[in-house]
Amino acid sequence: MLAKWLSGLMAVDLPQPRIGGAAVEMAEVRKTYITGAGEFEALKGINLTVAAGEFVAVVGKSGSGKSTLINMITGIDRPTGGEVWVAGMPVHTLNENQIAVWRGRTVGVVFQFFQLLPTLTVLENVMLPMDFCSMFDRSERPARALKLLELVGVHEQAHKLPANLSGGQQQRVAIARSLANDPPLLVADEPTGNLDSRTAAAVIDFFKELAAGGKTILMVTHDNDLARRSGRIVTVYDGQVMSDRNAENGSSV
Ligand SMILES: Nc1ncnc2c1ncn2[C@@H]1O[C@H](COP(=O)(O)OP(=O)(O)OP(=O)(O)O)[C@@H](O)[C@H]1O
Repeated sequence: MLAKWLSGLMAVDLPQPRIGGAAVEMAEVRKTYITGAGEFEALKGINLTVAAGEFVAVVGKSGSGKSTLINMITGIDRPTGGEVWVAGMPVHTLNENQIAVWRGRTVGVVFQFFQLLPTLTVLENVMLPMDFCSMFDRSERPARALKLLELVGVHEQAHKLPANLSGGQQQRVAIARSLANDPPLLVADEPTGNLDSRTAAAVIDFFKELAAGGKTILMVTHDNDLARRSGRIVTVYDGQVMSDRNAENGSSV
């Protein structure tokens, strides 16, 4: 069943990306959820453009729409209206199979609760996106995974199961996994929410290095101190972008 689904994905065609697009472009993005109590508008016309190599922190009160916003970018959820372009790809037009293939190749996703597969070793977890997308030669994948684990400082744990690692180590593994296919865009939803402040700061420093190397990083956080260490702070309030500022000097973007 899984093999059939995967071989189906291999045959998926993606549209040609538009040349010269920004890393992320959201235009008038709306999201309405249908709930038992009626319609709820979680995003009310988001406009946001992010250039390649930017490190953007998305902040705002609980329920303001931060996760919904970034889920539009990863294609985890679909907009009700508006357009979402990622590196020239019209994500809002892709079907489910196209999104799965496109995301696997283009976006690294990091979650608060790590979401490592408990029955696979750390190394196997990092190899998974490469296997899933048939990226890199099969024989190269273990060495590449090990290199990524070394980059985040947990290579000595490569043959352990995730449960035998600390929370900080597990998040490092999740970050290594998100980089497996060398995606240009990394999207992290509260990646430091379960980490102590020192480990959280180390994760932010690593994100800064990745951004300096040209990757685009979007990170949802509740922690204003960590947000200030990014390059740009987008504040979401009631489904809208309330402010968009340079993290260092506070000037409007
Ligand atoms: N699947 C859904 N169905 C109905 N309502 C939803 C759904 N997902 C989110 N919402 C609602 O949309 C609003 C925005 O949710 P979202 O998770 O994006 O907020 P958030 O800013 O990320 O919050 P938090 O910081 O608590 O994670 C909330 O009121 C939430 O209850």
